[in-house]
Amino acid sequence: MGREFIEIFEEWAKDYDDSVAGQDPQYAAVFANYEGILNEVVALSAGTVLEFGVGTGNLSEKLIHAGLNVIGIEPSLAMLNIAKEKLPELTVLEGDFLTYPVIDTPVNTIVSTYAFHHLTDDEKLVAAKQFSEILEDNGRIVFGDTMFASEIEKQAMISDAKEKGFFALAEDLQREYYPIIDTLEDIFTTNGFDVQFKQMNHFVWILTAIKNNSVKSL
Ligand SMILES: C[S@@+](CC[C@H](N)C(=O)[O-])C[C@H]1O[C@@H](n2cnc3c(N)ncnc32)[C@H](O)[C@@H]1O
Repeated sequence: MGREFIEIFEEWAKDYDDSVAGQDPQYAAVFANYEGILNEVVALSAGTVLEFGVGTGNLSEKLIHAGLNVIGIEPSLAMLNIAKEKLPELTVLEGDFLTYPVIDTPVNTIVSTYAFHHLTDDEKLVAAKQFSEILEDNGRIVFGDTMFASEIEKQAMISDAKEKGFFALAEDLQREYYPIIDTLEDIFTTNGFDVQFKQMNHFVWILTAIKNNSVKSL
């Protein structure tokens, strides 16, 4: 259920904060403006926030400092342990986008950064339906992640990575389920959300999906 990449994160956890700081040249463009991306997600969040794929807790930390009530979900125990060590006050539960403990608090915002692409498009559709069910009326989803304006642009970015000798990045872009923006728009509008996108760097956009309760049939 979208957990096929967890081994990568078990390995990456100890160096992950170096990568987001731009120290891995292959991922420098992906993590360009990382702090600004997290800050934008925080600025769009309100109330009780459910965060998926907390990783080492960098977004969680900013959400907590903004005075928000955060419940984190993370499938990699190596990542989860670092987040807990950094933020003993954070509630972080073992789970993933599709399978997680029952949340018995009303949720106003669902956030995630650099993680939703671990679900296939079919799984993203299932997840969007579940998000709609757990969000309060007028609740919202705010996701920052790599996505592409078109399949042509995605293929061009993969070719560009190969030309630069960034073979790990090129492989990652082909291995995981980085979506096309129109596909994401369909997934969320189908499940009763109004959707907007904002580009934050060459790879990452922020998707904001506000629940409007008009669920359409496929
Ligand atoms: C690239 S890291 C991003 C961490 C953090 N959100 C950030 O912005 O720095 C991706 C995170 O998503 C988690 N992840 C992988 N598959 C997932 C899934 N199916 N559901 C939720 N989280 C997942 C990984 O374990 C990892 O912690």
